Amino acid sequence: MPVAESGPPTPRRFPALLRQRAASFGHALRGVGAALRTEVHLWFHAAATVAVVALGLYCGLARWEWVAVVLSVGAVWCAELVNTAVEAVVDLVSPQYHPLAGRAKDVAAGAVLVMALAAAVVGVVVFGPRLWGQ
Ligand SMILES: Nc1ncnc2c1ncn2[C@@H]1O[C@H](COP(=O)(O)OP(=O)(O)OP(=O)(O)O)[C@@H](O)[C@H]1O
Repeated sequence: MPVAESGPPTPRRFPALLRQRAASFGHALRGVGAALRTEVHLWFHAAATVAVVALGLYCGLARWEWVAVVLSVGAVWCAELVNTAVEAVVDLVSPQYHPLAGRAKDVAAGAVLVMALAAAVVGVVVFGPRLWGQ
């Protein structure tokens, strides 16, 4: 058990801070990699992301359109990763059936659904006129 320190925290040296930030970045990348290995949904998102970027390049999207598309794609990835994290924590703390565990998973899945629907609307608004005319 670590002994509680008294007084203000000593400011860490810059190289140590940089090393810590680099390590945190590595942990985050490891998290994305682990999710990609275990979640089939994410392979679908990866394929959809490649398709959307290719379509955007083909259509010659304007700058604001790229902003909307990139934010939408990123938000869906973000929601899916958080959903994966929630599922892992729920499975850890409640391997047996519990109504709250089920609710937590359902709500996390709902977040993905809401974001995916919003992204679909963005897709229709951005790509619709180009693919099907004004
Ligand atoms: N421990 C639990 N207690 C109660 N209900 C659960 C529990 N685990 C899962 N559920 C219910 O089963 C549903 C499916 O859970 P599951 O863990 O299979 O996720 P999933 O939606 O299949 O996602 P994925 O395919 O990414 O694993 C949940 O949304 C929830 O309603």
